[in-house]
Amino acid sequence: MPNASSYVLPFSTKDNIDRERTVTIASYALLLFLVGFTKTAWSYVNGRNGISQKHISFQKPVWYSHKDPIFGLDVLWMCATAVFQGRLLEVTRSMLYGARKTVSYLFLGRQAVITSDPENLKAMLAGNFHDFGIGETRKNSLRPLFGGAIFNSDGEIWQQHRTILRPFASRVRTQELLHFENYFQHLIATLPRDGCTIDIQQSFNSFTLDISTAVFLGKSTNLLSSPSQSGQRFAAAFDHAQRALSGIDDYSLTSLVKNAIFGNDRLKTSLKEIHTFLDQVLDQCMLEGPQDPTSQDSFFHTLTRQGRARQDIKYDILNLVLAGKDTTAAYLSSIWYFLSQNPSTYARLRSEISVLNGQAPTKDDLNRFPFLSQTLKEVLRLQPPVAINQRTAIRDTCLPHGAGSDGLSPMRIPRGASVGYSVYAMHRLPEYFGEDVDTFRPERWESIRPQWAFMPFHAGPRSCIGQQFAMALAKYSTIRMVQHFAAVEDRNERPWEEKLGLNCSSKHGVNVGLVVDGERDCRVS
Ligand code: HEM
Repeated sequence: MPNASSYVLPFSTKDNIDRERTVTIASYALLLFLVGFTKTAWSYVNGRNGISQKHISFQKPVWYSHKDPIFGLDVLWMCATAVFQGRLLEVTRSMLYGARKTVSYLFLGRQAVITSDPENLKAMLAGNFHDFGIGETRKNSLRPLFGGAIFNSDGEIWQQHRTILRPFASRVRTQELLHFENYFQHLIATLPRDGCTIDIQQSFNSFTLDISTAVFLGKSTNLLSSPSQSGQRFAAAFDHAQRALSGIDDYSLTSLVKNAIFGNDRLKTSLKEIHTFLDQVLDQCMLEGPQDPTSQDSFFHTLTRQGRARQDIKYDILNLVLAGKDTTAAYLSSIWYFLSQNPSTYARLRSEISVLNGQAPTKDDLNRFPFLSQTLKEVLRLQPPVAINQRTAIRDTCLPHGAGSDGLSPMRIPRGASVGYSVYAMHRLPEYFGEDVDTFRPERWESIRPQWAFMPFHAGPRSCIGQQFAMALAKYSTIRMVQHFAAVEDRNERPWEEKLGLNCSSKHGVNVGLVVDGERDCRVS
């Protein structure tokens, strides 16, 4: 991972930007006319985009020092290149480097903001929560898959979905632990015992889909044990639809042109596959009714009894599986990425967990191991699955920081403005985490209390409802894996590069070699 200090960029005030603008404005005039940005430029000059200087009583925001001070195409180009190179998180972190944790920049001529300031995140996600929404871009682009359910709605509709889903998503009872053990046994049966290299990210992708379909849909895809054809097709379609909708599917020029003209046929097929699979499972559930004690209070049956429409339940299930599956898979993969690189952490974990004598952990055991908790927090700090995110102001509002000569004065945020926030950059602020922020060092958690500066699941009214579930699964599977394997070796030939979609995972997988502990094989024969 490159060091942020190599990315120190100059910043200037709006006055400097104005001076540069006069120099370059002529060269852009023709381009402006040709590419149809006239309207944007006009509204920018007149302040119609809501950032008119005449209404501002706040101090000037801290501006990024653009090479293109009209449209800010330099930042667009920098970010587009960084996405291709798998370095967007470090590049945006470099925009926020130093004391300036909030920067305004031009996005096609409009003011946009990016922040990693805990005070600003606290305001957006909690204090001024009602001034911000998830934005039309997210709603429109994800609607084909998520519908208008919890992940993709605002206001009252979002609140209704959240109230319904929360009790299911947050519960961790004996039943869930039984699922964890069952699917862990399937996982371990597929992992090589001879130390040969395996991409464990792929295994965790199947593991978390098997578990979340079992828990929230009532029927597992069983990818790791006995996959049905329909389950495999569902998994592939699910994976493809997510990648296509989050814009990371296929960048080739032919596909882009073809999709723009004829629509994305493959995406349509994937969406159809997903709905066919869910419909089949729900039909079966309706016919059979609750079958055994563990499905008595299944998601589907409970909501059906409450009179909720089947179509709504289908989207609720999809949202839970979608929100939870890839984030958790990315998290488990990162855990094994860092463990493979830090043998001393692995040895200490094994020693801590050895008191269980190879037995499966109970619910109480999950909170018994301080070093395990510190290790898992450290992974979330360095590689948060939801690393970068965005909100849109739904009314004129402000953020505590981002203006004035030191960037610490309140900043006006006009209605419609987009505020991006980098949890990744915030998790690497030295004032909260120490000078060695880029180092994996779980022991730091013995003495730090970063509060709002550590937010892998966000916070406030819209925080993750699956946090307890995800943490329980991470602890459970880590304990079981550490009991099973004496050591884990790093087999990655290339450095970590991010793959950013709805969440952040490793572009080249997580390649490890697992060394079996013959004395404590916890596989069920
Ligand atoms: C390590 C794993 C996970 C991480 C890091 C994570 C993180 C997050 C974050 C940051 C958000 C807020 C997104 C936003 O508002 O834009 C979120 C929302 C959400 N998460 Fe998770 N999540 C994880 C696992 C799960 C699991 C396992 C489930 C399901 C059981 C789940 C269900 C949800 C749902 C339904 C939302 C939307 C909440 C709302 O909008 O009110 N997540 N998650």
